[in-house]
Amino acid sequence: MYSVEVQHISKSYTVKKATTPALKDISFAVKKGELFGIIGPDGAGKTSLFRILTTLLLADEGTATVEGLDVVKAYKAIREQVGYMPGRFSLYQDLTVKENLDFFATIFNTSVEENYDLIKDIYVQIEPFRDRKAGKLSGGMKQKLALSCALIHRPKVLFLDEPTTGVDAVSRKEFWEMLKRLKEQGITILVSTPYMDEAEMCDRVALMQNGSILSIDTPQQIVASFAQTMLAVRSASMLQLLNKVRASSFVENAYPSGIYHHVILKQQATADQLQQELSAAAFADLEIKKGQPTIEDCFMQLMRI
Ligand SMILES: Nc1ncnc2c1ncn2[C@@H]1O[C@H](COP(=O)(O)OP(=O)(O)OP(=O)(O)O)[C@@H](O)[C@H]1O
Repeated sequence: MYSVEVQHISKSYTVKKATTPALKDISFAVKKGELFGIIGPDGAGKTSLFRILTTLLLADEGTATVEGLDVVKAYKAIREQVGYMPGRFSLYQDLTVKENLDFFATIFNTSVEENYDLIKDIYVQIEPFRDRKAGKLSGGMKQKLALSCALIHRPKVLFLDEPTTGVDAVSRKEFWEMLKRLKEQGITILVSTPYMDEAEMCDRVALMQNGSILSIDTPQQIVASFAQTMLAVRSASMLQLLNKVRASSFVENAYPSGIYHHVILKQQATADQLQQELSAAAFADLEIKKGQPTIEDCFMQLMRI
């Protein structure tokens, strides 16, 4: 049984006669208890998809169910079963931490005490600031409060729209630890992120771009399906090196990645051929080695197809 099923969903926005397609014939399913990532850059369509699944936006075409309930016909029932943490800060800035939590509990006809066990792990970290106004919290603290509020009615499915955007690296790591613990409690989690490195924390991921899903699989399988030869190159003059490899007839694609440039060779080309070409150009401190593709490399390749 699936927790979320999406079939042929499309959505466009029309502003002053200009139409922007946000979702183009999207289909996928998320299993119960799965931690499912939707990875894609700004404008990929992640927010539109989450708003449709949380019954806040109507699709133009297609159908979707959450916990077996249709997002259009059974929107009221779905709202009781899902928790939604929107991308932009969703809390009441002028209410304190405690007041925000009480407010969200009250609108769902429950109390903080009744569900304390579920949020305890997260809430203890913000409890020392319980009387501080939400608007005066740090980014990481706001994020923890927003997650506590999204959980306060014990949802079966949690939708988190870019929860780690603008949050420091330590808080990001802590956040993913929290998500793993929530998953262990049987909650299905859909989380969107523009950060490729977060993909490996998910059971499965959908890579999205321009309203389409490019690939859906486990992060391990996505990386394993990378079929081409990838090299990592560097030298004392990185810009000239990048221009040189991009101009090479052996190279399909090249882009900066950390302290190296990642270079994807054309199907018939070999590492030796590129090595000879670069050696002839006499780059100082030239280093060429076989690269280990990451999800980001897979995404870069898929975007080109
Ligand atoms: N209310 C709207 N009116 C007009 N265009 C919109 C509206 N909402 C989204 N769009 C456009 O639809 C496309 C998908 O946007 P969406 O917000 O769903 O993507 P996203 O992946 O969440 O990106 P972001 O992180 O930038 O919000 C973008 O081109 C965006 O400009």
